[in-house]
Amino acid sequence: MELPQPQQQHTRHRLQQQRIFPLFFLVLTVIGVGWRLTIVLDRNQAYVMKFSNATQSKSQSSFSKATVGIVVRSPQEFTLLDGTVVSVGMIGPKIVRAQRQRLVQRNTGYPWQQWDILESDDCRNGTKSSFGTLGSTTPSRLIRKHWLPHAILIGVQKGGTTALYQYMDQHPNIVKSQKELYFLDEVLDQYLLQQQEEEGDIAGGLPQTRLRQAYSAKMKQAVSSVTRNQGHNQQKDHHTNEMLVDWTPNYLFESDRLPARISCIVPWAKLMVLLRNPVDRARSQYDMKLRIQESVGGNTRQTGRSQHPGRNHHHIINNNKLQSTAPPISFKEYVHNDLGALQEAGVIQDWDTVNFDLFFYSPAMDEAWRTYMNNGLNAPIGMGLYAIQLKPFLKMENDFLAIQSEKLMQETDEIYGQVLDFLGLERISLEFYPKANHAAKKQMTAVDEETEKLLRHIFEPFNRKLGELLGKEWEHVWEE
Ligand SMILES: Nc1ncnc2c1ncn2[C@@H]1O[C@H](COP(=O)(O)OS(=O)(=O)O)[C@@H](OP(=O)(O)O)[C@H]1O
Repeated sequence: MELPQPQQQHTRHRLQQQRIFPLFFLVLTVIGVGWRLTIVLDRNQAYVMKFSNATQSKSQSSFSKATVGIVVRSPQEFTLLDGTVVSVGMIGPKIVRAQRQRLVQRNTGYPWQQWDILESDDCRNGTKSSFGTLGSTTPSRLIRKHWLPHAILIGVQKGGTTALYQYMDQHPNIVKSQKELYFLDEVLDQYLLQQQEEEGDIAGGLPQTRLRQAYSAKMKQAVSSVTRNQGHNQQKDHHTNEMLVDWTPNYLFESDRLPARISCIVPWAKLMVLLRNPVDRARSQYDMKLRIQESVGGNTRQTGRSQHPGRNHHHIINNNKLQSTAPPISFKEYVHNDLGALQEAGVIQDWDTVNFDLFFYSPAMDEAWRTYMNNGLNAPIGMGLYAIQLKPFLKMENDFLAIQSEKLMQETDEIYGQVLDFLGLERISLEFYPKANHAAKKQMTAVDEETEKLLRHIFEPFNRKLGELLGKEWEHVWEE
């Protein structure tokens, strides 16, 4: 199937120039016995690469061939564009930090710490056994005393998260709390900006302790706003066997920065995600947009992610000030706008000429995704490219549970049990499992055949990756 042409034409050649051969400012190479360290400073970041003995000859030849096709952000095994695997270590971040900071600010105007609060020594060196200076020695004590979450539901928007949240809310060992805190993305962005205003340069990052305190304050608020309505103070009743969960389905979409934040602030957190057939998810998102639009009597827009310049918030807010009389766009247009942005950024290409499997694990994909994210659209397609968003979360060591939304709908009691098992809570069954946050059948947009076919075609290679990333159970998911 041929994809429609992107609105802004680009050739593959131009894409390669942009992402694979970005503009370099400086390349420094130090050669030692058995290793070679190269620091590359480009427009907005420094890539530090160390090639060890074992891979040196291979990587050197790849390096000279692929040169700047290598993008390194953190220590990892790394696949070059030609398929060579090299081991890459990020070394000496302190040395490059000052240059990087200057470059970032000069070239983009972005505040430095928005990128990498985790340059903070605490977090960079933080491990699962390092719990900062809050005075506790185990995560469970830390969580109980300081109201940090045991687990986080990271996604996906329109995946049935409200239903799961409501079922879990009825478990006696789950602390009742408000849904959708947006702490680890928007609230934290704002907090960092505010700290910067008050304290000046915080390029070195904030201590882990302060980040935890901020999260803790938000979680407490989330608990008390719910329990206040219920006439008792659950904060007092927070016992050993109770679990606190942050339910923010937007986090999955923030996959470029959320994993690092979680690793720094709540490294013990168990992560859960509900994934729904992305075609249905896109339609559901569109219907929600229409409902909000109707309820405010006009058009909705997404807020600019003002605290993170260049990127927009990806949740739709219902704000009367945002009213406009513009007629709603059709689902088809909604989808095509996003497709144009994905093509322009290079996330979606012609897979007959570009090898999808190679591209998927290459730095070019990460770079294309970052470009797309910074354009911040409604993302009906982007949010459904689960494999891209999952990759960074799955690199973490955290316990991870992926649930198929359709199964939650059809085998609710069993899936509920599996979630409880995952969290280490006693299995119970509820009398009823009502649907939540659902569109009335007659209000659901009828997706035309052509758009549905297009969406299926777009999602197919990305869905195929889920088997590789999440295991056998996800092979052939949502295939006809
Ligand atoms: N039990 C259960 N299992 C699976 N899916 C369910 C369930 N209950 C509701 N739903 C459907 O989930 C859609 C809303 O998803 P969310 O609650 O995650 O939306 S939101 O992101 O919080 O706005 C919404 O989809 P649409 O109705 O297609 O819009 C709901 O119908």
